[in-house]
Formats: sequence, C-alpha cells, structure tokens
Amino acid sequence: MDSSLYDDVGGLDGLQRLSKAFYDRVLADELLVPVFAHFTPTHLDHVAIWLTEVFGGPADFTARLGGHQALLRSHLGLGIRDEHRQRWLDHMADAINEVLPGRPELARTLMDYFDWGTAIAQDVSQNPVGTDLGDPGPTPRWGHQGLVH
Ligand code: HEM
Repeated sequence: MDSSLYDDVGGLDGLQRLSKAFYDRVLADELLVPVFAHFTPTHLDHVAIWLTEVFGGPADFTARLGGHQALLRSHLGLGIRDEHRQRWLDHMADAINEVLPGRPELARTLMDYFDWGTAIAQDVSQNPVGTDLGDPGPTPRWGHQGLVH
C-alpha cells in the first residue's frame, strides 16, 4: 500500500478535526481534566502537527515545534496513571469513530500507534519537569504495517 496514513485520514484538515473531537471529550472528563490543567487551544493544533509528521506528512513538528524531544518533554511531570492512559485511548477511539466512520481497518492502525505512543508518554511522565531525556532520535513514523522507524 503506497498511500500514507496522513493521506488516508484526510491530511492536516482531517487531523485537526480528529484532535478537536478528541479534546472535546478529554476536557469534559472529570478524570482527565486535572491532568490537562494547563491546556491551551494551541495544544490542539500541536497534536495535529505532531500526528501529521508521525503519519507520513510534512515534518513540521520537527521544523517548528522542537521535534521528538520537545514532544517527550511536554509530558514530564504529568504522573500519568494507567486509568488516565486507558481513558485517553477510549476518547481517541471514539473520536476516530466520529471523524473517520466506517473504516475499521484504518481505525485499528491508528489505535495501534496510539497504544504504542501513550505507553511512552506514560513512562516519560513519571520523570520530573526538566529531566534531561538525552537525544530520543527523530520523530517516529507510523505506516500501514506499524512502526517504520
Ligand atoms: C500517542 C500519544 C500522545 C500524543 C501523540 C500526545 C501529543 C501531545 C502533544 C503534541 C503535546 C504538546 C502540546 C503543545 O505543545 O501544546 C502534548 C502535551 C500534553 N499531553 Fe500528550 N500526547 C500523547 C499521550 C498523552 C497521554 C496518555 C496523556 C495523559 C493521559 C497526555 C497528556 C498531555 C498533557 C497534560 C500535555 C500538556 C498539556 C498542555 O501543555 O496543555 N498525553 N501531548
């Protein structure tokens, strides 16, 4: 399959709609609101730009927003627990169903990424703000067969 996941989800526009549908749910959830206490609307755009790069679109998160290391650093000190991560995944699955309905195979591939990525976010979040994470390497890329690199 030659198309990127980025193309399959409808490019940046599709990812912005996904990000919006996701945060509408997160910010209405009493379990998650304390974790997202410092949410600002830029967060929504930044997530769409991160996913653009991961799913094979332009590398704008690396060019403009600090790349892989900045993404990891955003999660320092959050102390994400198992139930936070699970709820995050539940909201993402619902948001995918809303924005990309009737595409179970695509939904599964996207959720494979989110399953993988949320485990890393949870792990990193146990470290205090300011922890030196070293060089995590380039932003990961995810395709139809899973992790590309
Ligand atoms: C694949 C998994 C994930 C991705 C792609 C992701 C993406 C992002 C991005 C791009 C940012 C930076 C936002 C900005 O610069 O404004 C961010 C920050 C953040 N993420 Fe995640 N995240 C993931 C998992 C999680 C999980 C599991 C949680 C908690 C349950 C979480 C909670 C947060 C919080 C609280 C912030 C900082 C909020 C803020 O600055 O307003 N993330 N995330």
